[in-house]
Amino acid sequence: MEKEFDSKLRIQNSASNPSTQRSKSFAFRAPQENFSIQDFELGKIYGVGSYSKVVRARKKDSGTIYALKIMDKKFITKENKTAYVKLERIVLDQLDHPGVVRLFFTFQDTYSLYMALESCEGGELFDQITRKGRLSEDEARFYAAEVVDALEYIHSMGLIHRDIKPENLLLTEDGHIKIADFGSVKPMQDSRITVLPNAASDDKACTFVGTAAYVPPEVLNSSPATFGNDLWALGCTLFQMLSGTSPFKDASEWLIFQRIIARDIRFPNYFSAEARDIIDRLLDIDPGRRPGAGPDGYSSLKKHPFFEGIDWTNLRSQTPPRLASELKAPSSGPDGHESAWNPSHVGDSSARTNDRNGGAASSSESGSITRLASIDSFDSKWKQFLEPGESVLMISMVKKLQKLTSKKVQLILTNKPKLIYVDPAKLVVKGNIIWSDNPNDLSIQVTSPSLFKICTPKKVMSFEDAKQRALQWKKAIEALQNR
Ligand SMILES: Nc1ncnc2c1ncn2[C@@H]1O[C@H](COP(=O)(O)OP(=O)(O)OP(=O)(O)O)[C@@H](O)[C@H]1O
Repeated sequence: MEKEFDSKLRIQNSASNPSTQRSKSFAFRAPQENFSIQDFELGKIYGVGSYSKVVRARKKDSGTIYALKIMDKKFITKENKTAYVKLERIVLDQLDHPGVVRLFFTFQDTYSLYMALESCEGGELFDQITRKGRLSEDEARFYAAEVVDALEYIHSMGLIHRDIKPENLLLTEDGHIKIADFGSVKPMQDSRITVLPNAASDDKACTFVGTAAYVPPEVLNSSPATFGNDLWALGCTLFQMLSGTSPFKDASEWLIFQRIIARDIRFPNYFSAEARDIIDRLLDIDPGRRPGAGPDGYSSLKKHPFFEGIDWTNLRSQTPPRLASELKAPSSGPDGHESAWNPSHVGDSSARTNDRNGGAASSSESGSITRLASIDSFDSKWKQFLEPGESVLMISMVKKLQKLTSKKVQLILTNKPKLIYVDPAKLVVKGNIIWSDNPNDLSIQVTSPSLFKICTPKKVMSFEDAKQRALQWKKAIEALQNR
């Protein structure tokens, strides 16, 4: 397996100058090391992607902390993700900007590939928006300016990120922005990035890349990718910072797309005229008219009155907004971070898993079951899983986590009571969790705002709700048990 992957992933090392563009041989800045997972002490899971897990890891000899992105080779091969993994590795290797997550080195073993990334201890901007409800205009201005600064660099390298959104804008411990997740990146024809032959991203103009709520209308119309795509997503992200939600939201992806195509934007009345204007311009239907995409480059964006007072040359030495801290789970891992992760299933390790289940976090969040029922994702297609008279109490698209892989499922709680999860593509029930009013037979453990476990005497199932409704799932199920 290792050899097979090596031949697919290894890019010839050479002594050639890395700045030589599009040369056949290539030297990585971030080297391919011979490390093993045993060289690291693993801490909490930062997050789970569609084909990876990112874990806080301390290198035992140097004490340096990294965010270790761990990818299962079998899964990547099976899902045809090799080209994406290669491209992300190659692109991150060549990017050098304080606003872009840095790749330090990579290594691999029989089962996994590892990328040692700069650790962004402040979490996702998405979490800051969620915790604060919405950001003040000063906070949003600061974060938006740092994103603009990093995007200007990324675009100047001839790259389109294609997945700008608050979940991919990470924060350092002191609160500066770093753009992450280059898994959807698209190098333009004249890119300054050396792209090796089979690492190039597919150029299927019709392929929808990115996240529904942030996708620009031209992508829905199958137009080729342009820098303007990221500027539209920046407009959506700024709207979300200021209001708490993305501008185009609805019960299903299809309805979201209808709103995007109709450019159905409703500005809250507390947005300043400057904020409204810059978002309005970034959300121009014509990608070439978005500030930052025109012939004058980024100057029209940076000079916009919304950014008045921003010191563009010294952004990184400015004091960032104060971070709102996370609800702490009661247990702590060995490094003082909760939910420490022991890699029994990673790489060549033989250690046993030591799952620490934190109890529920504080119950400050409000939300009755009836309100929860209306939260996103309700779509008529889920009705086929209901009996006459049965109604949905809570529903959301979550990731079902299994060892290193995860699968998107629609988790549905009904008033029957019934708790099922459905494969959203095949529309088949993948699991029916036997209901019990007895908490000894059915209980929910919340391990972080987005992670929770459904425990039954026979098995424990782990889920991740990207919208951080782990506690709401617990409350909804317990409220039904106590009805
Ligand atoms: N350098 C980092 N420092 C801290 N946390 C990180 C870092 N990189 C990623 N994460 C966290 O880990 C999560 C998973 O990241 P990953 O890049 O594997 O997947 P993703 O890009 O979010 O998902 P997908 O692959 O489905 O697009 C992210 O959502 C983020 O919260």
